[in-house]
Amino acid sequence: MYPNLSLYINGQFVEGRGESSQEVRNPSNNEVLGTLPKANEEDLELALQAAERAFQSWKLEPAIGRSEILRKVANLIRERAEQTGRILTLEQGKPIREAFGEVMSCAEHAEWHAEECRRIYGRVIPSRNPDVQQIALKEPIGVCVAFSPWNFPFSQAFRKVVAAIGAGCTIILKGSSDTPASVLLMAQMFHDAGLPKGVFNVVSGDSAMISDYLIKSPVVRKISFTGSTPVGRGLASLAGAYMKGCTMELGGHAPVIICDDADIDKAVSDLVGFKFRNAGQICICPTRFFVQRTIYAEFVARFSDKAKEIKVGCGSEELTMMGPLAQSRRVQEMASFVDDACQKGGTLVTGGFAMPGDGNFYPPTVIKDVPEDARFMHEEPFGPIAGFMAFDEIPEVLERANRLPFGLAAYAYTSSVSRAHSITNGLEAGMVSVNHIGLALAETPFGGIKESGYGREGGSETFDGYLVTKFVTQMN
Ligand SMILES: NC(=O)C1=CN([C@@H]2O[C@H](COP(=O)(O)OP(=O)(O)OC[C@H]3O[C@@H](n4cnc5c(N)ncnc54)[C@H](OP(=O)(O)O)[C@@H]3O)[C@@H](O)[C@H]2O)C=CC1
Ligand SMILES: O=C(O)CCCCC(=O)O
Repeated sequence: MYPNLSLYINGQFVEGRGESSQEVRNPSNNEVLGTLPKANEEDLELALQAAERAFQSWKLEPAIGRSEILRKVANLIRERAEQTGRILTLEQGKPIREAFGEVMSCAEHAEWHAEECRRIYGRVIPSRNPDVQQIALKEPIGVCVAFSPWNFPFSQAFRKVVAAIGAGCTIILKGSSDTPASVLLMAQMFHDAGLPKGVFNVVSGDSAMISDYLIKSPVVRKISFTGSTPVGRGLASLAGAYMKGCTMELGGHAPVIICDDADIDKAVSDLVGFKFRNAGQICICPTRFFVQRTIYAEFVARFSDKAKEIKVGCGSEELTMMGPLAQSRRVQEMASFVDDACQKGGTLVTGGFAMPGDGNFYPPTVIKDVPEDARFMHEEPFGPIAGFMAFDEIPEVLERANRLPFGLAAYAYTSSVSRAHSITNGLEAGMVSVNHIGLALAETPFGGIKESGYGREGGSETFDGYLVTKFVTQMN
């Protein structure tokens, strides 16, 4: 059922002119699923020309027309969600239920953008002279280039595509080489919804070569990237050198503050579910768990007991609760985080070993009393490891939570309104969720501060990075 892999340029699914290709593997057993063509410079040039040509007409398409296409895509997503989810699971590994949920969430993103794009308003600015009219217009920025990751291969790419297309821009997307089918299935949906050729293009291959070529092209006006902070820093520097706008959704290392007055049952249930979703490969994944000392031992025990109940296995099997890691290199990374934390004084409570077999399986892992100098406490683990530390007072824990250069998501559990207030005010993060997990909805802004990046996807901010303001002053 895994589809043939191709590029999508100027409304056509094509093999590309590049001579090389790479294998795509199923992370549950490391068997080859397909062969991905690698675009060469000629392919990229064709994509650039297609996107530039298409921009000349798409920028004139009325909002109602853009909105209709996005609504049709929402319908196609719902119709095809099961098949799309199954393919996503094959290439990424996550349980089928999660893959289905990821795809279905994009129908909401399509509808949100379909609605919001009809509200891209300019404004009339009162002038100093009755014969002068002053208007600030919002116009699409131009040809955009997006690089999306493998952890949410459908939804992360989708957010960029709908923001660009809804704003009246055209886009060239490069999905991850590990999970290329998801973005091609998405391209097929836009194609079938009647999106004019060249508005949305997909290329694949060597990330460094493709990003370098596209960002330097004078045709491109805007870059959007989701991935690690080191890669994002490089792309943002290049974009800066060529004066291109950027949205950067980069790494996180989310702190969770659990106070002694929290509803512990709810906190354990929410946090175990969210920590091990997508095997922890989520930039907003709760990672550093700070628990108030009086409930620390009880909380760690209850969290670990629940984590042990998670059934790890192939994502395509119905009973699986957590799938494999997306690549074998992630398994080695997990082992290295755990060894380092334990050598420096942390205590392994559960998990902490690579599971036998051909897949990239690593179990839910809990380490307690993780010392501040452990690598885990500085680098984004991006996997199924939860690290626990005790704290005493709110000001102290806020300082510890804010210590890292990341500032993406943060979480807190408390039944005290005044503590919740101090915590939400004190946390340095782009998103804070208190007493539940409530991030990444179509209608809410998603994004970070500090080295976690800049720009927002979703919410009423979603088009900001894809529009420019043109000021017009006209005397009668
Ligand atoms: N949502 C997020 O915030 C994500 C964060 N990460 C972070 O990255 C770490 C390592 O993951 P790993 O995959 O090994 O990391 P990489 O940084 O090598 O790759 C992450 C993603 O970025 C793409 N990429 C890499 N280099 C470039 C480039 N020069 N230009 C454009 N795109 C590029 C990759 O595409 P390709 O696979 O085709 O090379 C991939 O989709 C994780 O531990 C995590 O911290 C990773 C994925 C998502
Ligand atoms: O890790 C990321 O890149 C984004 C996380 C989005 C989570 C979600 O869609 O629920």
